[in-house]
Amino acid sequence: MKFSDKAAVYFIMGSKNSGTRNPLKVLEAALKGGIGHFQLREKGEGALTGSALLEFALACQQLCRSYGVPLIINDLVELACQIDADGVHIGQDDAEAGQVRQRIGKEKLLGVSVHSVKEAHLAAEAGADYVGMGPVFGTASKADAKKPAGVQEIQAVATAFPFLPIVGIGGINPENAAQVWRSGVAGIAVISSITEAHDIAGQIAALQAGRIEGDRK
Ligand SMILES: Nc1nc(C(F)(F)F)ncc1COP(=O)(O)OP(=O)(O)O
Ligand SMILES: [Mg+2]
Repeated sequence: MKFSDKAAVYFIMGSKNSGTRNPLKVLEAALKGGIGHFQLREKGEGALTGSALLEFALACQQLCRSYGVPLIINDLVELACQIDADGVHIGQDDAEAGQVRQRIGKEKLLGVSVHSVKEAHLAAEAGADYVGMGPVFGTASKADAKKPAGVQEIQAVATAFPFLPIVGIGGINPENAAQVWRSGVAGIAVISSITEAHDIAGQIAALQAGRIEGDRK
């Protein structure tokens, strides 16, 4: 499976990111709204573990499969293998990309977080299908996020590796998405921009509208 940038909004959520709403209802609304990828990122205060996590992951997988949207598991490579997820996302402090590629096989999607051209080169060498780059803006969704980096490094990686899909992440919303699209990303990843939206389909359309605008260089 290759990283497709056809529907380029990449939704990321854990069971505790949906406020008072049922996370599976939020996920279904996002799938209906046209997200291109879903990443289950179960971490932080009150994160599910063990059989509760397995059950939740399978429920997310069932929804994603019914909409033909790849399910990516963040960090938890063994959970991804256990449920035959479509891929895994790892950061610089997680398992080593080359070993993860070996563990999941060549058909699964492998995403790697990178912050520089050098890290992007290593990730591509290790077999990454896409790289996540950010935080572009300030974010409240990741407690240990680095300081906002803007789009400069994204532009450098897009220039150095024009065929390596880049996903921008960190504080992206309809107001600032066009700037990220213009930087050369294949997709934009969001958590709270969708989990906090009243009209999820409308929010996804607004995030994508930025893409059309951004393409009008
Ligand atoms: N989870 C992510 N997904 C993406 C994606 F490209 F998919 F948008 N990019 C970056 C990250 C951040 O990954 P990481 O640095 O390991 O931190 P955490 O495990 O806390 O998310
Ligand atoms: Mg990680």
